Amino acid sequence: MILCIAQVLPADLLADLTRYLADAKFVDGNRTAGWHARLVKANEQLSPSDALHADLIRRINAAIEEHPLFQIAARPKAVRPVMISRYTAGMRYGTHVDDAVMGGIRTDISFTLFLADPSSYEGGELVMEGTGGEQSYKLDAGSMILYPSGALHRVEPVTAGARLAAVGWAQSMVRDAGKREILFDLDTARRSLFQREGKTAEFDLISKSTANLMRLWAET
Ligand SMILES: O=C(O)CCC(=O)C(=O)O
Ligand SMILES: [Fe+2]
Repeated sequence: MILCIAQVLPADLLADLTRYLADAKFVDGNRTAGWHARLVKANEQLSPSDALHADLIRRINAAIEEHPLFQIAARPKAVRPVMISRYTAGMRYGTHVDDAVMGGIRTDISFTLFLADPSSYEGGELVMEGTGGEQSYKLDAGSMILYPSGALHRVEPVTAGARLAAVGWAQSMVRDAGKREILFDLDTARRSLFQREGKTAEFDLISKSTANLMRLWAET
């Protein structure tokens, strides 16, 4: 399942981040790529430098992890601290699959949180390469896409301006993507039923099934 979530970052955090990134130090992103991704990765990454950087990363991770849609779509067990990347003219990240294990966690879900206004740069779409064709994404600043870490994907070349993004990975309590989607659908349905009709007997039954499927499937 691919899911786009609008406005994950609060406006004050996006403003602090934009100010910080305007004159922050970026380094060659090739350093953190696996051996085959290194052949196609041409971008820059924010170099961890000061306490302010650590605080911004902590605030971004908190905003992502507290988001209710992230919670029900990812069912996170562990989330890596995000990496901030920048692509200026000529940079891109060609077709690759993400490493299966990073920093001691299994990567089930990858995510990109877009940080630059889409009208401020040309190109830089994130393209998901499925067996049924390609789908490309260029989201508003502060919005995020979640996608399965096992899927081939690429970032199209940037031809003008600068694409800024925070990228990260999560291990889910529910390893199987199909099972996560069943839980997501049931949880979404029960919340909408609750909005419309309150705590009905049907709501209680769907809640019971959702919780009991979690008991069957969750690795904690
Ligand atoms: O910046 C993006 O949208 C994705 C980056 C990416 O694919 C990666 O870091 O593995
Ligand atoms: Fe990737």
